[in-house]
Amino acid sequence: MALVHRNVVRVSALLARYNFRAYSTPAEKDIKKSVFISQSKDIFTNLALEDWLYRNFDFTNHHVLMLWQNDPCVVIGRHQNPWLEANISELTSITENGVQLARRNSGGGTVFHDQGNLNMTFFTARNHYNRKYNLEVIKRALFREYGVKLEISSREDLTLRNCKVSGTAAKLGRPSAYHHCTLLVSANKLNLSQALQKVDVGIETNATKSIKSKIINLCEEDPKIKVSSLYKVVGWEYLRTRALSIKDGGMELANQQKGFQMVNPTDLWFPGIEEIRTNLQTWNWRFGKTPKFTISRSFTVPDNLLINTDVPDDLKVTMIVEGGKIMDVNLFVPPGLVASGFTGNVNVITSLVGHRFSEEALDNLEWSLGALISDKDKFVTDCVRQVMQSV
Ligand SMILES: Nc1ncnc2c1ncn2[C@@H]1O[C@H](COP(=O)(O)OC(=O)CCCC[C@@H]2CCSS2)[C@@H](O)[C@H]1O
Repeated sequence: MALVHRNVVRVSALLARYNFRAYSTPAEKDIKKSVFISQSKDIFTNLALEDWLYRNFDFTNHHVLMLWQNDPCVVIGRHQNPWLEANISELTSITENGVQLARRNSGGGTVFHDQGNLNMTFFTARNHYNRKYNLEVIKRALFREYGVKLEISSREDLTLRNCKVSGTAAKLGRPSAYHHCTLLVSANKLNLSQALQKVDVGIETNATKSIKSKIINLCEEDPKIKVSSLYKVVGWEYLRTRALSIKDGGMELANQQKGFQMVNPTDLWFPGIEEIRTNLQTWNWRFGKTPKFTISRSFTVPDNLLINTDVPDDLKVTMIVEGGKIMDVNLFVPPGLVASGFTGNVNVITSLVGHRFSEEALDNLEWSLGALISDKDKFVTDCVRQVMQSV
């Protein structure tokens, strides 16, 4: 709350220069519209800009469409599990400079961005929030300029030839809200599928799961469609579409002042944005925010470690991970292994507890084992290691 007040005072003077109004009075009836074009291609900066505007800008009488692009990244929803949604261990090698992993503030599933993907954020006051209206703007823009007919699916994806071209998510607060969506224009589909590829790693969780769809790029329909042209095409369609007003309980057409604005997301323009960006980049936000989950794997114990080979011989390792950290590790040891004298290496298990669920925890595990381990302990250790390595 303190942040809001501090920033509003400092920013209002700055915005006045560009004909923006911070926290305009409720008496004003007209709704202005602006298109902000972010000059950054960095996912953390752009998510910080979105968050800054959401928290600090007054959208009561001024609606904003923010248009933005990113270098390659995977963007998971606020309540998702990155180890379940993204190919974490491969992200650094998929493209020359790697694919960033980011967690956004809105809910919903995981998407891939690169410079062949355009993002659009529609900011309004909460009582003006209308996803359908926004998607219709995009639909009309594509039809008017290129004659391309998009459909709005029941899930509010935009589709073309029954394939997805756009995914949607939203942040609804008070007094402001935003609806943001992607638009696949010429994204690298191979990188997209590699970045989101996941084999079943035995994770159980209540976290939001993504809904995989067959996707299509707009350029497959018409090679003339380029992200660089869409800034203007979508921007103008938004500005020419009359804002929805709720005056007198009905829909009213409001007056508008129109304009595009290049936005440079720095602390000078948006005091405090750097701090928001830093937080979005932390391990605590990206991984630590993951809803509680368990990861389990079963392993067949080799006959030479068992006394009785007639009974089931599966060893099961289950890790409980909360706040991205290993809270507990359970071993379910088959009777044949117990009978052979295995008691379990308690140190192996307890040394993992409290550590981040990552390769780091694996290193710690190996270190704590030391050089001398019995075959049975080694088998168990290998099983635990495989659980760690599978994500
Ligand atoms: N860029 C992009 N656009 C459209 N669809 C995509 C994209 N990347 C992946 N996918 C497909 O969507 C599903 C996930 O669908 P799902 O419906 O689960 O999730 C979404 O759509 C979320 C959209 C979030 C939009 C925000 C706007 C600005 S920051 S991110 C994925 O498995 C792929 O099949």
